Amino acid sequence: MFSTAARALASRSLPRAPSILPPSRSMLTVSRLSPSVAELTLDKAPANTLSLEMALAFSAAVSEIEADPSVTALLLRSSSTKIFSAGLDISEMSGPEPARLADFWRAIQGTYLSLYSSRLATVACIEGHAPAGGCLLSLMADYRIMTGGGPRIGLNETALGIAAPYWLKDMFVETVGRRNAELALLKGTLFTGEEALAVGLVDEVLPLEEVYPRAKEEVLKLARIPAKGRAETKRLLRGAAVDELLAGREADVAWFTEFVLEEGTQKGIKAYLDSLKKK
Ligand SMILES: CCCCCCCC/C=C/C=C/CC(=O)SCCNC(=O)CCNC(=O)[C@H](O)C(C)(C)COP(=O)(O)OP(=O)(O)OC[C@H]1O[C@@H](n2cnc3c(N)ncnc32)[C@H](O)[C@@H]1OP(=O)(O)O
Repeated sequence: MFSTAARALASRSLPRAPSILPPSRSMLTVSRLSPSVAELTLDKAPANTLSLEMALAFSAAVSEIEADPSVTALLLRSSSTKIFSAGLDISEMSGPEPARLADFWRAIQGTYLSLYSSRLATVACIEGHAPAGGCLLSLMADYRIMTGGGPRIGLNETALGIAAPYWLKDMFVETVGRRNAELALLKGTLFTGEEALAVGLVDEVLPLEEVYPRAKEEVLKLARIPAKGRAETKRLLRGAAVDELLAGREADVAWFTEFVLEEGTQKGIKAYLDSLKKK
């Protein structure tokens, strides 16, 4: 677990405006795989996109799971075997109301701060597609297991005419290495499971029917690693990145909102959203 001060700062910066709906749990389910292992299932049809409400619900669920000292590990999965998460809800960025857009980005930052800095051992069970923000969710976990063959994973922001924020880019670079990250980010590459394994973006690739059983096996194994040593090791590995975002959180919100509100970006976002709907 990261410093109390850092956590307090993180939660104080989350949206509190009365216009924001309270986190809805209908988009997520939390269950237990064992007394010490929780399972968090994304359950927002059709594509588990990260809207403002979904992002708030996600962080709240992670915080609630963490607050139970008997829980030492978390499995993250989707209720759909076709889509893990299609990433940010693009409609949040199309013709947005500026205050909501800023709250949306704070909530997206909050998903990162909650899971990447979690004291829990975390495994992502990626049975379906995980583009952009879907890849972000999985990168925040400690271990990733993905289906081979069909589904794609990666950061395709460049192909959409936008850029991944620095904290997401940094997590990607840390995971796949500088050169692999440059090649993938500049092209907006979406990898198959096998390609993702080759660059180190995921840790295992299996046929669909074996992904969830194996993810359960792994998370139950990780849950047995002494919790204190693991939490401190994670803090040593990730603390600087988390602290950097905490210190520059509002500057990052300003960067995001300015870029998204630009006329050219708006045209691109609208065209992309229309193309998704026409598919
Ligand atoms: C100087 C530079 C500054 C830069 C600052 C800008 C910073 C911006 C940073 C942002 C980072 C952004 C990261 C993101 O996450 S952006 C979102 C990227 N996501 C995608 O590109 C994925 C889009 N979706 C798909 O490719 C497919 O849906 C797929 C996941 C492959 C699944 O395909 P399929 O099974 O065929 O399902 P459908 O395409 O039919 O989708 C079902 C319905 O869901 C809607 N949908 C899908 N994805 C999204 C989305 N991301 N947002 C909103 N809605 C989405 C889709 O339209 C379908 O809806 P409907 O049933 O009504 O037709």
